[in-house]
Amino acid sequence: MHAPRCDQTPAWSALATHFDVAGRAFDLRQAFAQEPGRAAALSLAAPEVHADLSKNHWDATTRSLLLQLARECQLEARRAALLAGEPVNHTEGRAVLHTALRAPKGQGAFSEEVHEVLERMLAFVEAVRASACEPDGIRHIVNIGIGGSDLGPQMVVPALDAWVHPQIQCHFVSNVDGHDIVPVLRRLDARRTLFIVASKTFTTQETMANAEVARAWFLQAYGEGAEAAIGRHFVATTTNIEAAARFGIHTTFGFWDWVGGRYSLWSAIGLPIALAIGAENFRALLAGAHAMDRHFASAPLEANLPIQLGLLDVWYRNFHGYTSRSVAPYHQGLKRLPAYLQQLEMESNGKCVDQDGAALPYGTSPVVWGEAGTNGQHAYFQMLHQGTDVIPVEFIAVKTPEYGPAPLPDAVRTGLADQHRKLLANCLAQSQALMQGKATEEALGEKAPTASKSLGALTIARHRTFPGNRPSTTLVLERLTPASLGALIALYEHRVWASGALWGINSFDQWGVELGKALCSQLLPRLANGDISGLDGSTAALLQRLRH
Ligand SMILES: O=P(O)(O)OC[C@H]1O[C@H](O)[C@H](O)[C@@H](O)[C@@H]1O
Repeated sequence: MHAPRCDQTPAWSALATHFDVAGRAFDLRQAFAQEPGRAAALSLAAPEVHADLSKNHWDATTRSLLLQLARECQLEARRAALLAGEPVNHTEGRAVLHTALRAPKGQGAFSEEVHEVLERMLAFVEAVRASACEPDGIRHIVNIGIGGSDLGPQMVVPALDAWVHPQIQCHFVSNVDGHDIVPVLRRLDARRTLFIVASKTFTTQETMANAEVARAWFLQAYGEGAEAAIGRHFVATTTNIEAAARFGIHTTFGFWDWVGGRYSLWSAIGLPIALAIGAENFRALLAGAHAMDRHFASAPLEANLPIQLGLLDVWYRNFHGYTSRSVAPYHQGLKRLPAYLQQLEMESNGKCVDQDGAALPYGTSPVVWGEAGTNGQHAYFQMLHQGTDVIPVEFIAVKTPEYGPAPLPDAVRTGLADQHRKLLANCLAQSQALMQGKATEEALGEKAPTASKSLGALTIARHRTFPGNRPSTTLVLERLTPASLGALIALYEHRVWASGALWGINSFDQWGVELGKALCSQLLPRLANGDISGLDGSTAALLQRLRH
């Protein structure tokens, strides 16, 4: 489908004018003073996720022009094409159907294949989990994979810690650096370990290298009968079942080329998640994502949370010129969410040509970064509050904590309840502080710290001034459960699609990672033989310095 490119629509020009007239000078404090109903009007409910979009730099005109932009870019027809399985990943000639992975049986594309693998995988999961309490059962799961074959499970397993089997420990090995796998191997008991070699292509250098090392370690650590035991202790999740078989792995859970790596945690790539939280909870994760899919597919544009977030992303990136967005989950379990979102968003939308390959005259993916909330506060929030760049922040708050089934003493429970209130107060305070700021006059009225008095009151007050008017979004979950996490992740997936579709790029390929891989293959033998012929001066000198 060839829709008009965003910058060639009337809405784009109208947004540019609107930005000059009102957008640039927009002030959140004034907006709240003038619109008593602003918070309610700019709050959106989607399955499992409540979103407060009111602390953002937009007014009614911005929102109506953004909706016009969505219509002129034919977003609804393109959403239909995506969900219908048209080959929207046109540079690879592939459909993009991760939504089919979480559709109930009998619904969605490829339902038979999807549910055949899912059921086989979940039966395997339950057998492994049942063995965990037996003397020789599996207790350690080692997922060997990278990128989309790592970041999803690595993010979800700690997020759902309260649901994780008490006897099962999950480890994640991704980096080709041996410093990743060695500390994991050191803590394993070969007889109680299941290795999952996770790779869509089963050719990825890092994963294959780690899998070889894991096998070599296993053969030695297991002792007698190791060769025969490999089949029980190594499984693969891949679209390349033949390559896995050549590696010697015969228990394989497959998926398909219409599942992008960074969209694959719902497929067999989710095996470590399912092993950790069990079949029923894995199904709940899928169901939560499916509920968000339905919202995405059917809610009108103005009430469609992923689409509204995508529109806001375009407004910020292309009109305000904000180049990054910080994610601040106020839940320690979500500490890997920023890393997961980096791949999801930056690998999807970090593109500089349109569908036809023409260079884009406007910016695309922002830099996405962040840390678990309060930890970030004590590190880089200084820059968010007083730095020279405006960086929209996305706060994620979870109303009710979930510490798992193990009973806790009363005194601990009381302490934890108090901690949770502190956590939420911090979250609210940060978005409030970003918006409110502090005027120099206000700072002048405060008692300055004694040690600084020699500098003069005004100087100190200027250092203690906060510009304010800094935008943020707050997403609220009632609880962080398999279902709500599924919905949250699907929300992000669809939001990335929405901004990518508005920008007119292919969000589903990743050619940008290929050049480095090719050059690495050429440099690899040179590191051994020292040949620097034809290399640029810097690479040649560094190679010589790094060679043994
Ligand atoms: O799953 P694999 O085929 O091993 O790929 C792992 C990762 O590596 C690639 O280079 C891509 O950048 C990622 O999108 C992918 O998820």
